[in-house]
Amino acid sequence: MNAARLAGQVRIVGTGLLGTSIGLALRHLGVDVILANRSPAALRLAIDYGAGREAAPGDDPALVIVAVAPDSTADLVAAELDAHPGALVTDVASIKGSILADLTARGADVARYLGSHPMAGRERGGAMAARADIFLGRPWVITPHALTTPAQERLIEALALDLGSTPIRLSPDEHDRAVALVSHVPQIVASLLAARLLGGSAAVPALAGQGLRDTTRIAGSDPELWMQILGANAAPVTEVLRAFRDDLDGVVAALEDPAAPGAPTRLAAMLTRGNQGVARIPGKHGSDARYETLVVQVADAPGELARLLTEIGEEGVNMEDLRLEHSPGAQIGFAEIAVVPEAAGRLAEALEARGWELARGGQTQGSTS
Ligand SMILES: NC(=O)c1ccc[n+]([C@@H]2O[C@H](COP(=O)([O-])OP(=O)(O)OC[C@H]3O[C@@H](n4cnc5c(N)ncnc54)[C@H](O)[C@@H]3O)[C@@H](O)[C@H]2O)c1
Ligand SMILES: O=C(O)C(=O)C[C@]1(C(=O)O)C=C[C@@H](O)C=C1
Repeated sequence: MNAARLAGQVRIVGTGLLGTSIGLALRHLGVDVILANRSPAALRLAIDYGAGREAAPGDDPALVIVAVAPDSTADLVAAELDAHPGALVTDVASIKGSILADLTARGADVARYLGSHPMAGRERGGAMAARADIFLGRPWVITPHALTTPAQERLIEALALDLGSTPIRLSPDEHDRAVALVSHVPQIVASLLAARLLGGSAAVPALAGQGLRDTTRIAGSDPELWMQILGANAAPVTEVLRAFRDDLDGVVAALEDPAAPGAPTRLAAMLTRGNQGVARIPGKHGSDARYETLVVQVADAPGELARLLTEIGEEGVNMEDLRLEHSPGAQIGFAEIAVVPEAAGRLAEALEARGWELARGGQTQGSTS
């Protein structure tokens, strides 16, 4: 068991996908985790999974994490601020500006509230989908406001680092504008694309190869959750969608007469800009479609990377490519190991059996995230 940076008890309110995953990860580090849920059955399930324990008299959490639907987040944050006057309260909701505004408007003690948002999740909610490793190697946005202190920022940073994430600071509004582009519009585009599959013969979707699967996975997400997210971030999302619609109109116009002067150039420019855009996603530049990438957590200690490479060799797997990512401020890094797809599953199992922690991210073999 590794030592946690976080000290003291951590209380998690909401034991669905996020709350249970955070609880599992913190319990692995030996943190005393108190769980709460309005549904007794959901609470029992998360406790049974080992994500924490029930609240007890005398509990005194240093940190409260609210992990409920966006619409209920401000209510629960306000209630937890009242119930735990010695605690810092954070939340993990996918939108940040409207929650801070709501808390401020109702006169909550926002001096002890610091919002955050792990850029990690799955298209399925609930404790049954929870996994301790969904945060490994992912950004964790911390959204300080005018009353936030450096000590409070360090506490949420410690939470992010304990879970293997990379903390990133943005104001609540900067966060909301950024996630409109990198998370909220992708959800809409995936949903619209997947919806095109409706109505026709079932033989057509049956032809799906990896391209459609890659671009529509998140279309399986919970509509109720996403109604709340999109409603709370409507203006930044609309701005990105308008630009997207202009681009789409340009493609349609070019394809209406693909041989017309200028049309081939417009199509080529659209595809090339896509190449350039995807290369800007960290961990995606230089990615080679022929290989699967395993993301392995490597302690920042002498000889650790060499040991990993030696053990990959001992498993008889040829490493096709290697990239290293360092988590700022963390005593860990991430080695992205590219291998042929046939070897990826076997190598992942072998490395886990040898005690290595693998991120189950979008690029990892067997990933569902
Ligand atoms: N799903 C993702 O991929 C993802 C990723 C990052 C952040 N988030 C954010 O995390 C939050 C939780 O999402 P999730 O996917 O874990 O949802 P979820 O539906 O899996 O879990 C929410 C849990 O909160 C409980 N709950 C609701 N109201 C409650 C109350 N009043 N008191 C106590 N418990 C209550 C529910 O019973 C449920 O167990 C959301 O705000 C979401 O925007 C989600
Ligand atoms: O990968 C998924 O399935 C997600 O749900 C991830 C994702 C994202 O868009 O990156 C979705 C919404 C959350 O607010 C954060 C993470």
